[in-house]
Amino acid sequence: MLALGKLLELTLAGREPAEKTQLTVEGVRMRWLSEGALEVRPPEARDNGLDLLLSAGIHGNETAPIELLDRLLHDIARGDLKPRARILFLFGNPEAIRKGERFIEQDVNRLFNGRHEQSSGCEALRACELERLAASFFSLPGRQRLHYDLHTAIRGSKIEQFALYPWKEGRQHSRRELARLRAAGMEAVLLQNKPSIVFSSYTYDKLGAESFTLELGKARPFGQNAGVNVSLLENRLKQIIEGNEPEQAHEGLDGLQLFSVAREIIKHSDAFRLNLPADIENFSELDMGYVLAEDLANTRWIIEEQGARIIFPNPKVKNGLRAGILIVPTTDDQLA
Ligand SMILES: O=C(O)CCC(=O)N[C@@H](CCC(=O)O)C(=O)O
Ligand SMILES: [Zn+2]
Repeated sequence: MLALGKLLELTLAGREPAEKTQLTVEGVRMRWLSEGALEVRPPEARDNGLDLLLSAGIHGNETAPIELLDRLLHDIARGDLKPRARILFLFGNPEAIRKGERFIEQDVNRLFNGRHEQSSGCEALRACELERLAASFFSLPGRQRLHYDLHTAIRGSKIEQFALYPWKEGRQHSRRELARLRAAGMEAVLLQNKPSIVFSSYTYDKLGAESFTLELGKARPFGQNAGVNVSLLENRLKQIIEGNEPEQAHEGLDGLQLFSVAREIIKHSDAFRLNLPADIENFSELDMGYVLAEDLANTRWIIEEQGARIIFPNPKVKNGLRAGILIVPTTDDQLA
């Protein structure tokens, strides 16, 4: 296998490769761009015009998605997977991956869309670099742009695999992309309805990609991901990479559950209290009238929405950040 196929090994060791560019026997060019960043380019005659950004390890302890990208890269470097798409592989937070931590000083996935400019430290620098790498990758005109930012969650979930679809004023969510996600094993999609500071929102809003955060199961250390079944996603990614994806009907979305954001729960102070058991699962339903959270100055978050559920509850986030998302079921009426 070509040495550049071992991007994960290089990243874990904090090493730069001696050779920055390598060609497979099929003429696929692999180019190391920076720590945890590698571009794959098919020969011109085979290029089908898709630019695919695959990122993982934005949170360093979410290893199943990192292992998935590692397998795809190995397959490409061995010549077993023959790309027709141009691909950018990114391991988001190398220092946190080496330490097996969600982040070192601050969450990289709260530093996009300009937020890194108001901050400092290794994660702010990395968010800036990731924006630059993504912007440069998605700068070629006339090509399709697709970004999957792969994650696993802190807690268990009543719906194991789901996507978050960013929002931009005047842009409609795509039914075709949702059908593609369904075929990739996603059981639900959260349709966002306001701007955000996560990586997928940056590539959606600023770079015109179809972009998604994908949640694939529960976060575990390297080598302990047998419980995270990514086989449907892995198959679909291989088909997207090789340009032989079966065209799927996208009228009914095949049971894909759709949700929208009712409210984001923001932690404003150290007095913030979240009234949920520590082991509550994502997508747990909350009864009307339930006092979900309390904060300074008698602020109370009371459930007023029929069918409300909670995802990503986390009272330990820094003040000013999202400590959970209240979601409600929605329909497919607004899809393009
Ligand atoms: O389990 C959790 O609480 C967080 C899992 C995770 O890292 N999720 C992403 C979602 C990004 C998005 O909103 O699109 C995150 O919180 O950064
Ligand atoms: Zn994550």
